[in-house]
Amino acid sequence: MSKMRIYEYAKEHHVTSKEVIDILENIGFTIKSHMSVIEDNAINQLNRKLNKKTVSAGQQAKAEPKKKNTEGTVNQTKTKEKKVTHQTLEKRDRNGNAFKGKTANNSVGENSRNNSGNNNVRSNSGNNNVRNKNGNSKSGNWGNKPSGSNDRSEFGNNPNGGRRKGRRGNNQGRRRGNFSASSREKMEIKLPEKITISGSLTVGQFAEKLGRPSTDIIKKLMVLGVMATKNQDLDKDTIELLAGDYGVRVEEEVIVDEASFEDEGLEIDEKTAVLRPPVVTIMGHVDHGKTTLLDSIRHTKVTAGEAGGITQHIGAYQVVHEGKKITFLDTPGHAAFTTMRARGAEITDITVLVVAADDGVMPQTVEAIHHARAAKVPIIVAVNKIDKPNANPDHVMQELSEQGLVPEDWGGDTIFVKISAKKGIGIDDLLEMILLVAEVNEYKANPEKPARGAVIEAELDKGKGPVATLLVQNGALRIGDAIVVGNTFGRVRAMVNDLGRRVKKATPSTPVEITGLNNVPQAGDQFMVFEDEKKARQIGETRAERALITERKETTSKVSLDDLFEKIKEGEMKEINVVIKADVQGSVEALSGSLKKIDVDGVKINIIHAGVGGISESDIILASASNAIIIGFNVRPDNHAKDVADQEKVDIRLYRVIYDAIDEMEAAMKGMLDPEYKEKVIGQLDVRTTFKVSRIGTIAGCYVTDGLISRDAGIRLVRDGVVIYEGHVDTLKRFKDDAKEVKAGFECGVTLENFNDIKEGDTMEAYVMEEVQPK
Ligand SMILES: Nc1nc2c(ncn2[C@@H]2O[C@H](COP(=O)(O)OP(=O)(O)OP(=O)(O)O)[C@@H](O)[C@H]2O)c(=O)[nH]1
Repeated sequence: MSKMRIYEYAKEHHVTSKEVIDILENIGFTIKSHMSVIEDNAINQLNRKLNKKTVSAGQQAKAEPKKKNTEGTVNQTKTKEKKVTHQTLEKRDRNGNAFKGKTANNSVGENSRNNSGNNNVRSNSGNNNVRNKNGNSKSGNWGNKPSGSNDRSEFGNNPNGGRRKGRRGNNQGRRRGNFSASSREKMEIKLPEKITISGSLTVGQFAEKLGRPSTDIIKKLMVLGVMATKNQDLDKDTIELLAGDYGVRVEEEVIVDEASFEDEGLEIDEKTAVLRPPVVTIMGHVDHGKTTLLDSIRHTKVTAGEAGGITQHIGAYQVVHEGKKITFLDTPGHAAFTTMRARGAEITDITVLVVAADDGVMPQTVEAIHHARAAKVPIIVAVNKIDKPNANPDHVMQELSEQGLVPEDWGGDTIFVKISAKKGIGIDDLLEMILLVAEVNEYKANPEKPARGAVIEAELDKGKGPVATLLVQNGALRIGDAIVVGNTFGRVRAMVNDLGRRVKKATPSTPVEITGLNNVPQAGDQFMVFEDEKKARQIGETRAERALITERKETTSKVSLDDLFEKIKEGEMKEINVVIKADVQGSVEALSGSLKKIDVDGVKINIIHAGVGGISESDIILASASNAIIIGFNVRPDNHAKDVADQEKVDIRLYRVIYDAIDEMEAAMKGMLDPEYKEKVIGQLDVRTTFKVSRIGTIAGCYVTDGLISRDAGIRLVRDGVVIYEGHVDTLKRFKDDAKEVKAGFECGVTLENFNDIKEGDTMEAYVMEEVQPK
């Protein structure tokens, strides 16, 4: 009996795994993935089918569009047609009440005398608003307000009330009689076939579009019981009603805000889409071999294939394996990956998770899994360093299974490849698996479109000016293209690929370094090509202005515990994303478990990452990308993480008692958080030495690195990111004298209340509790 995996069979028979899966599923087999093992029976049936069926039939099945077709466009406007018939207008009396044919005059007479606010309107009436000059929309129905109303802009109601109304009512019959005759007359003068509007128009503007005097429109409105002036606003429905009477179509102009091109998505058009190379990011724990793997792939593939080609570092590179390209982001690590995501760029298709076989799953391995999962990117595991004598790949598989990454051999659906990045073992297998995942997921793009994509890296080069490495995600980028990149703009002056060669065109998934921008964009910024430089400049400038305004306005765009309840109330939040960091695994579990149990109406806590250790930059960036709150239990953010949290406006909540964390979270979710006092860190100190004095205890010889320390300050003693003590200053001295406070740049001696276990290398955080001013 022979056995083989689907992808092996596919390779042998020169068809794609997907085609094989399709055939087998059609026959009635249940197939899990391209890694599934097939046996004689399936193989025989496949052989038969493939002999009968041509490969192209298989491809046809593959070509079935999966996604909805969407027409990509860079046009400024799209039009939506809506026609209002003449009938609509004739079926209305001045009160907006529906009537028919001959009864019209009677109805008008009736209603003009008895303008009683009859709301018996059949259709559309709720929409027939007319706006006053200020754009305020008034009552829904024409003339439906009681006659006593003094609202001037209300159709049919004026300050003179019933008297004038009566008169107008009487005229109405006459006018209506004339109306159709004059209307017919007017029809003979050439009217436009259609007019386009965006929002409302004044009577004057509307008349101009129709090529009619404003008085005609005013008269028409009067016939309908509406006293309007030339400058009065007509809303869309009213315009349609009136235009319909002239037999003119109304098209609504939808203004697409080109300056927010990110909002439009990438718009892949299935009709013209072609497969593009997958974009791969390598992640894993420190020293597990990410850089070695990236180098190994580059050297075996790039330099070997491109004789003499010198790879240069542009932040990404492409390799060719079995005739197919793969793009690797050359910036290993989660921070790079998540920074991109935090800035809205989703460029990674596949994550390769490197785990050293001699070390196993480590905290950053778990973190990487969470990052990839949060971005919904498939993971391929590369078990590295298998050349080492103490390598234990099975142990890695076991540990990763516990994290939900179960190898296919064990019945799961995660691909594991055993490699040695250093010795170049298993690299081809890894590339093959990447191509397989790509094949199954069919990553596509439309190379004929103007380019869209994201910035991988950018810097200011002394000679060349701003230089940016861009990854083309859709369309093709060409020399000379007018481009907006983040809040910068320009024309693509020169374009260099990862081999340092000048290129004229970059197709989807290709990384290129470009020059020609007016400023340096940021990694993760998105770019788009526009029709000309003038347009690009205008859009780039608008974006830069908007960015400045938002930056100024933005105080807390991210979720914070303080405004959590408001967001829940406004329906913005149903799930609260939380990152938990704690000193020991037990606390992580206890906190996760308790937080999950908090039961507040319809709101759920979603723990996107939980781990042991201090709060790092990577945690902050993950929280920022996922709009999460960070909860730290007995841990602190390091200085850099603090800065990033400030920049990214991520709310970090630190606790020493689990119940406090749970209570505060629950209170925030219920809107009962008491924000009266907030901690303010006032200074940082390094413990440089310690003295043990029998009477006094341990005196810490400290250096104030930031801010100041005061005698009445609260103190947190931190060792390796973990809070060891929290309490108060007992004594604070400068040399031999007591000091009230000691500022940054000075040394001091500190003792802590009831605590002596101070060690050289510890840090102290001084804080005070400040009253929060109610907003
Ligand atoms: N024996 C052996 N050593 C390896 C292998 N891959 C990487 N190493 C070694 O492991 C060490 C760390 O490798 P790096 O590639 O720098 O690891 P990294 O994950 O990029 O590390 P960071 O950049 O610090 O996160 C280096 O000394 C490599 O030579 C391997 O397959 N076998």
